[in-house]
Amino acid sequence: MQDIVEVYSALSRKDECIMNAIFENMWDFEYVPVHVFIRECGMSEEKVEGLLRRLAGLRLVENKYTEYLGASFTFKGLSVFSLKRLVRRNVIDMLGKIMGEGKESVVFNALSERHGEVVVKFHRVGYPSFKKVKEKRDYGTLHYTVLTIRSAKREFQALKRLYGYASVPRPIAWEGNAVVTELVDARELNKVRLEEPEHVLELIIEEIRKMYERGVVHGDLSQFNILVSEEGLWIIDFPQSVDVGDEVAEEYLERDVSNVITYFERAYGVKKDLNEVLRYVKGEA
Ligand SMILES: Nc1ncnc2c1ncn2[C@@H]1O[C@H](COP(=O)(O)OP(=O)(O)OP(=O)(O)O)[C@@H](O)[C@H]1O
Ligand SMILES: [Mg+2]
Ligand SMILES: [Mg+2]
Repeated sequence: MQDIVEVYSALSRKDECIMNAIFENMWDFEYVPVHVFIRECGMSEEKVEGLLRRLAGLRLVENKYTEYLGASFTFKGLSVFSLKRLVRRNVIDMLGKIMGEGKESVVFNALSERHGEVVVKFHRVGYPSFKKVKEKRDYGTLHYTVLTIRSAKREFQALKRLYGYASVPRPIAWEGNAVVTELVDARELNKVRLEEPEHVLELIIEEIRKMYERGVVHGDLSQFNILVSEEGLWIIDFPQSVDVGDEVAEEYLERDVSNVITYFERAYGVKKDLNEVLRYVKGEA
């Protein structure tokens, strides 16, 4: 992913047409067939095949022969495509450095004339990672691309719903698998030593309550998804969040609260009763 900017600059209009056609047609085809590119980009079969080979060489698409030749995005291809769209919309002007690379995302900082310093999170759901190329999970006939875009959309929607009510980074834009938010100057909870852990735990519980009141359960809350600074705290990382009322919402909520309580007990010896906190969060106490 480090070379994403270089790859990005090397794309021609014809490459872009191919990538556009993959994006537009991936809902119907796991691998978008050559004839679609021929039609949508007005190019000969040889030309299309040449471009697909070139894009595969850049690791932007994966080509597959079944009854026909077809192409789909790699994680990198989808990310470059989403980046193009963000730049075109003037959401960001320059991609910066990688801030973090996990199994389900790659996070960059970026500069935006309009929004200042921002964070671009490229979602990666289901794509076999560089470490586990062989491991292919069964997602039916939906390509990873579709699932990954869905995950980014879910995160953006949750942030939009919560911003202004609970303490989350300001959501700025969503394109493809990329979600842009404001950059928060804070560190992950597990990386700091708190001076007033009881107080911070109260603040976190308050955020969980506000999110619940707004109809959202985080679903992956832990010391890794809470950022803290002298100024306050922020909850991040929402792709797996669910609506209150969803069949797994209560289970997710209990796990979220339990993760937080367990962390504070282990790291600081601060104790809280799980059921009491759950009642408080749900407005029953
Ligand atoms: N708005 C932000 N401001 C500052 N840092 C951020 C922001 N968003 C994300 N980060 C940093 O990037 C890291 C990864 O972001 P996030 O938790 O959203 O992705 P992730 O899906 O958890 O990645 P992983 O696969 O590691 O679980 C965060 O732990 C945090 O350090
Ligand atoms: Mg995270
Ligand atoms: Mg995560």
